Amino acid sequence: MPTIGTPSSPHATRVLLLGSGELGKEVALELQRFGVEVIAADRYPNAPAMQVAHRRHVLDMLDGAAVRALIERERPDIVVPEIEAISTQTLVDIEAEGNGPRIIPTARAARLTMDREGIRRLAAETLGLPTSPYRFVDTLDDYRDAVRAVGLPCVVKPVMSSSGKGQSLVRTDADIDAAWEYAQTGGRAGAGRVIVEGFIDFEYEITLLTVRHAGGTSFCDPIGHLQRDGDYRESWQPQAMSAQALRRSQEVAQAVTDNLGGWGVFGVELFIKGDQVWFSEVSPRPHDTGLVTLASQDLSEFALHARAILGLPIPVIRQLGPTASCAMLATGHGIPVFDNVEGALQQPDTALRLFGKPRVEGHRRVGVTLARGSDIDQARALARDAAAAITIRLEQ
Ligand SMILES: Nc1ncnc2c1ncn2[C@@H]1O[C@H](COP(=O)(O)OP(=O)(O)OP(=O)(O)O)[C@@H](O)[C@H]1O
Ligand SMILES: NCC(=O)N[C@@H]1O[C@H](COP(=O)([O-])[O-])[C@@H](O)[C@H]1O
Ligand SMILES: [Mg+2]
Repeated sequence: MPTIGTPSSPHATRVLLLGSGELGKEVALELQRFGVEVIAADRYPNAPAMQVAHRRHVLDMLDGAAVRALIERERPDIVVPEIEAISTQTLVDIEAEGNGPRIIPTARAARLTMDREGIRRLAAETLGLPTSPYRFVDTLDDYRDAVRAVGLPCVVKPVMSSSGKGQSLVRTDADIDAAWEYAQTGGRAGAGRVIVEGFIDFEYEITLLTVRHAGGTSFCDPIGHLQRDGDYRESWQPQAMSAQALRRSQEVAQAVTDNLGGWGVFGVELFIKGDQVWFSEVSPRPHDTGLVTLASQDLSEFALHARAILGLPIPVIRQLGPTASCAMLATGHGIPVFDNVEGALQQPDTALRLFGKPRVEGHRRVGVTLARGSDIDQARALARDAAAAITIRLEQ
């Protein structure tokens, strides 16, 4: 294994990020702190992580030949998938060929989780974990049958999407065809297969950040979150839970992450009602709701990911008290410009990340506020107020 500490030298450890959004930017910063050589790639120029990397590349990450050519050119030691919309089959092939880079956490984990079908069948059918009822369909006719079989309300999603893109809640018959249409146009990889999921009437939902590292598996305190239109708006840590629900959540997370294997952070998404726990999905990488850990833990999920993938010890994760995050969304078309940033930082224990995304087309998350409080309600109010203080203009 090459050494860390001396980037851009023959002794450097080189890490290639496939995906360079806000989550990758924080991972890149943590790797930079260890003197790792960071190469950032994404589908568009000047993506957030590219702004803090040694080198950057723009490519269609769903194009297997392009991904392979990039890996052959850069010869990274480690490849870190940052988004699900990449040619994971190429990563599986490269891993199988041997002598290539280590894929985080494993090529199989990236492959299975890129596609809702892979991870859902693994969790429900192979591991026997409780999930919502579901059907996968490819045609409008099969889709209508699936909605009838699963029943209303149900949730419809493209198999490859994230942040709620292409996702609809179908409440009545009148919503059925529009949800199909949106799933065909709103995903991250064009038209195709769709999952129809029964609606789980949960009390609250959590992300259980689970870290597989050289010393074993560690859990962060549960993160509660609020989602709107399938996209996260607020998250907080810790989420209060019954001892039984927490134990069950950790068992589910352990089962899923043991199966996926490798080193790194996993965001295990769970629905909770009383002591009942349903598995929803898992990201084999830091999670957007885990942005709260930038203020709630001594080692954020990004610092944990960097340590884990480098094989470094994680002897303890210190929780710093009730903390919340509030996502800043921009809507419209243009270059985001932020007014009254100072208004967001008036209160003690409040922080801000502006991602540096170059443009907005439609809806896009462009920043996040963070706040610690005496309890979760106060932390959430502080984070919301901080986000509300900033005005985002979209300019040409
Ligand atoms: N079957 C379901 N029952 C109830 N709510 C659901 C169901 N599926 C999804 N949701 C709601 O929609 C949110 C987003 O769903 P999901 O996590 O599958 O989408 P996503 O696009 O993968 O989001 P992300 O990539 O941001 O995690 C969930 O966190 C939950 O609030
Ligand atoms: N829920 C998944 C998630 O939060 N992913 C994060 O959003 C970026 C894409 O943002 P964009 O769509 O604005 O380019 C991804 O690159 C990743 O950082
Ligand atoms: Mg999700």
